[in-house]
Amino acid sequence: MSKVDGALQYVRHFSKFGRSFRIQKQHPHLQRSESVKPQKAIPALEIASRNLSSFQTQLLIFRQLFDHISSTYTYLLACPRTKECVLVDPVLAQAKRDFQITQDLGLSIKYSVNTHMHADHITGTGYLRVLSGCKTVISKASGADADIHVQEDDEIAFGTQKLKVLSTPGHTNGCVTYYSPEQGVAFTGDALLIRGCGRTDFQEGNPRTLYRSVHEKIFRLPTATLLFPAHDYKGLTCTTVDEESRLNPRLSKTEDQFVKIMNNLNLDYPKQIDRALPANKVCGVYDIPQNP
Ligand SMILES: N[C@@H](CCC(=O)N[C@@H](CSS)C(=O)NCC(=O)O)C(=O)O
Ligand SMILES: [Fe+2]
Repeated sequence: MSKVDGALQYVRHFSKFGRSFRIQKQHPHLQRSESVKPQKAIPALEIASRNLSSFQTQLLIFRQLFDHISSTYTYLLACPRTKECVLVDPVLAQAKRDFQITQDLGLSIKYSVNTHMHADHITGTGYLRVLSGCKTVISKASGADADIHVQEDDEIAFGTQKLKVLSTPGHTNGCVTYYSPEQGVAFTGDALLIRGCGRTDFQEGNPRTLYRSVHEKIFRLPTATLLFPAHDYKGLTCTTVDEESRLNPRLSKTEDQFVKIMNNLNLDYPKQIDRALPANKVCGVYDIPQNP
């Protein structure tokens, strides 16, 4: 069994993330489904507290996928009308799984996108490009290879939907957040984690830069904006601008306090960093399995 197939079986075994939900009433930024009676609608916050890992509306198909080895979230976003989709932060070990989901749903991958050059796992973008013919995307500031290099204010369009690029450096120089104003959701990568944030002790990390990115970009989004990170180590799935600006134990502090916290985290380096960084510099393509 190949490493990728092994990982796939592992994920199937734990696949609580594979279920599909049709929500009764969408997030306030979304259009209400025509088939839903208003009096039976579930308030958006209640939906958020139940399950946002998978939903479909008239405008968006959304799946939050998980890699247990690196605790990485990958996001599938698709336009139900045109069937175009994007994958945000795919993991090489799960690329076959992610491609299969797009096939099952009749979707065509337009872009596979990275929020930054990851240090803890090899990106699946290069392999998804081989499997699907999609274009790979990463920020220009990351210094990594990709078909498309993005920067502040660029837009990633798929079907009727788009993701706006916000430059949010500090964890790495090239970190970006992908934001959909229409859907009221943002994919923060490692800049902002749920009640945490990306470390700043390697890859040109800088706590002052990160603090300013979060406060000047992410915390200035509408307070109800749903934030989806690239990782969670405690089983949490999403948060909001309101929650994090009030409750984040690092980023709700002053900048000087934040710098002190970040300079004293004393975390072990990610286990895969030595193979992940060189691979991700070339979009993960150097480590493509020989017999996919
Ligand atoms: N134990 C994991 C690595 C955990 C880690 O360092 N996570 C990064 C995000 S991946 S670059 C991070 O920024 N963590 C912040 C924190 O406060 O934990 C492994 O060995 O892969
Ligand atoms: Fe990272």
